[in-house]
Amino acid sequence: DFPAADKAYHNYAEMIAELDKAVAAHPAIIRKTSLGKSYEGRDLPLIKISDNVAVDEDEPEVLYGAHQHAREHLTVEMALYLVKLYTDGYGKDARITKLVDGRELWIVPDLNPDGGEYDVATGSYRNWRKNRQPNAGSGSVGTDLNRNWSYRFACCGGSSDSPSSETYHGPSAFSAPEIQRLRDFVLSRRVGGVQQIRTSIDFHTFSELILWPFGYTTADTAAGLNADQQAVFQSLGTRMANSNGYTPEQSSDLYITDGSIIDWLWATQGIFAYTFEMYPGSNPSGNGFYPPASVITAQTARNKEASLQLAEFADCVYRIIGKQA
Ligand SMILES: NS(=O)(=O)N[C@@H](CCC(=O)O)C(=O)O
Ligand SMILES: [Ca+2]
Ligand SMILES: [Ca+2]
Ligand SMILES: [Zn+2]
Repeated sequence: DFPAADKAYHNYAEMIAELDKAVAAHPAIIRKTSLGKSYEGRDLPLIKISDNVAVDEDEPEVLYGAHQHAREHLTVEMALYLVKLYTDGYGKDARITKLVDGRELWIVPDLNPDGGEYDVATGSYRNWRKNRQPNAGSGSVGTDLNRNWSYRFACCGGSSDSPSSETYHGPSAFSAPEIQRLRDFVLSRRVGGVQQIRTSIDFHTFSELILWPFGYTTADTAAGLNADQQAVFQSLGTRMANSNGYTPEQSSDLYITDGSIIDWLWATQGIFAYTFEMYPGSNPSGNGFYPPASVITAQTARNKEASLQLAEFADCVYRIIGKQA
């Protein structure tokens, strides 16, 4: 479990219990199902929040993801914050109510439960990043889930071929069961060949950044990402950054990544997908991946406005540059 000082962070069982509490309290607007199982067999919970939640309605869909990287525990807290924001606010806050009535909000609070549990299993942090899947022919365990997506997989030096590396992309695209499960869910949201999910945030830590595609190339535009689309990404990214004080930039301005989730969500599904790197902004005296539990409340609420904006623009993201799709 987490070190005693950090007990306010939710371990896997506590996270599941928190989700069950929200479902029990607001059954009309929130439903918990499952993406399937992690490598070690843990359930990967999937949350849907909407009016008439059991019905697939013709409403723009939004995906919030968290915890691809094990040591980035603050992202699980961010997901739990969003569950509470959208359920506790329903019927009380007009803006929240409008979104829950007019959107279908999907939240994946923990894509890497095996890695997260491993990171805290001894009661002191292991600085673990990857999943816990063994690698054939190697003593090194784990795939970097955010390098295992298939778009431009291992193309451009944005990941490692070595199983011992923190950015090991895995033996092949979609080799990680956790990524297969999230891929399958996103593909299941194609209705009549049209992807229903319009916008997405994948939460990470740290550095206080808002990142948009592409990560595989430094070019601002490329095949499958034209000038208008780049302008939309930049405009919405900048607007969200103005609300939380993060720095908005293209993913590759940070460093080249290949096989990342946002490149796949955009290039194959047309989803306006962002990576949020949360608090802290830079490496403090300690380890930036393990901020004290005392910051959880402020650093999750800090992304309220940006998270709402992402959902509000999901009806037509091009509005933000004054155009239609
Ligand atoms: N959270 S993190 O691993 O430090 N940074 C992310 C950045 C992701 C991206 O550039 O889209 C990554 O390298 O996967
Ligand atoms: Ca609905
Ligand atoms: Ca729908
Ligand atoms: Zn990360």
